[in-house]
Amino acid sequence: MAKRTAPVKKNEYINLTFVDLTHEGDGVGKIDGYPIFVPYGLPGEKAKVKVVKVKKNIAFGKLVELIEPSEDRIEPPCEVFYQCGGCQIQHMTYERQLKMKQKQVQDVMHKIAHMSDVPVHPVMVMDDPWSYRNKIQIPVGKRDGRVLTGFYQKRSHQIIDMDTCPVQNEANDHIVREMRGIIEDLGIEPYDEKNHRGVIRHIVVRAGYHTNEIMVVLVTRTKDIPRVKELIVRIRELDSNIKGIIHNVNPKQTNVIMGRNSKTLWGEDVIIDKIGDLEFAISAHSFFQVNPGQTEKLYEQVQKYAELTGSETVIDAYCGIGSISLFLAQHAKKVYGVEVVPQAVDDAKDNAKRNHIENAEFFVGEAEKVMPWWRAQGLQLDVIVVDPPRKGCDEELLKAMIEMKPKRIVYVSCNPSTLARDIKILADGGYEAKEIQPVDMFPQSNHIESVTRLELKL
Ligand SMILES: C[S@@+](CC[C@H](N)C(=O)[O-])C[C@H]1O[C@@H](n2cnc3c(N)ncnc32)[C@H](O)[C@@H]1O
Repeated sequence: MAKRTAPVKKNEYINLTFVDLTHEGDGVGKIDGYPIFVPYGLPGEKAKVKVVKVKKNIAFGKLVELIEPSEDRIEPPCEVFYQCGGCQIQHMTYERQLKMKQKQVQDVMHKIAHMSDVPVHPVMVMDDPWSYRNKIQIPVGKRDGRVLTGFYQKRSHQIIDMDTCPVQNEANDHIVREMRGIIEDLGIEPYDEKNHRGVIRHIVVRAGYHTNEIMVVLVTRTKDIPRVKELIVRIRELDSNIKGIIHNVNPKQTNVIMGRNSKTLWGEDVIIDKIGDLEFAISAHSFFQVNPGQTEKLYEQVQKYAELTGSETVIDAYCGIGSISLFLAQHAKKVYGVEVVPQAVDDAKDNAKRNHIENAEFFVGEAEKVMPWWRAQGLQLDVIVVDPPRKGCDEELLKAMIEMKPKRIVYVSCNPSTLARDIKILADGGYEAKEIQPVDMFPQSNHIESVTRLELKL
């Protein structure tokens, strides 16, 4: 058979019509069936493209000029959108973003799970898809003698000089912007990643959606911060809702943002926020969903699919600070939560007390080890909820779940590909995926959250 050669060459300029979108939000054009992926291209558009990388079955291009723009294209509100690595799809209307995300879930159900017939509902939308993030973690650097804060450029550690971020909560955005001047005035040296020198690495700001309470975390390489007393005074002046200033030390050469040790420089160790009627105490290290308005919708969907009447025993695996567990405990007989981070489990127990919930119990451990142990103890269950990280559920966990035979499984996922892989395993074990509800937790980015209802086949 004749060897197929790519129909394009590196550095060649071509005219291309985009026919599809990748899951990352890049445009896909084809020449004789050979796909060329181009960031920021939209289906239906014609464009002049420079070919930048050629492989046997695929090439990558750069958009040079739009010849016929799509009606789905808008001017990105963020000035640094095309440089910043934070958002990927601000150039699409919100309606187009939602269609892309629904299709992403449908595609993986078809290609990975081989189940095209499971209904994937339209994405649950956010009424105002801006200023939603309750947490900002932003690197601090220096260029031409000036302190700057901004996210990293795509695929690099170059900080983009950024004044404002339109997906951030406005109070957090304001604090970060003002912090640059304060750090400069006090002569505190920003971290220099290349030489592993300097003091201040990241500023982390968290805000309560319902309470407006704010926590400012200063992540430094060094144990001491110069002129720390003046720094505290200046930070407190930024917003009267600041409840605590935390110092976290991260002395390592690493991409991980926070180090292990934190101490409170001023005020409270935690801020309080609410999900529904429940109150949560959130520390600097706790995982808490970043889009609080949508989190309520997500948890209501979990509750709906769990079909609780008050008499059920439920497991919440990968429970974090117990937010889903406590949400469900109000409608169940008993909820067991399991989570690998001990600090999060301490928070979960505190949160149960704070909300006077006595029918939720929390365990530290790997869900894939604790679940088989529960099975061995003969724990009888009605519903299992899982909310794993992006890599999905461990196979041992899926096996134990299948053996425990709950009537229903509710699978919360932030990664459609691993969701589809796990749904297939659960289907082989006797669970039928009935429906999937995607929820837009991260507008302007290419990420999508979803809730799946699975039932034991009779
Ligand atoms: C996507 S978060 C979900 C948290 C929680 N359900 C919520 O809505 O806030 C995933 C959680 O799983 C935890 N985790 C990761 N691997 C784990 C494992 N093997 N066993 C138990 N928990 C794990 C993480 O620490 C994190 O808190």
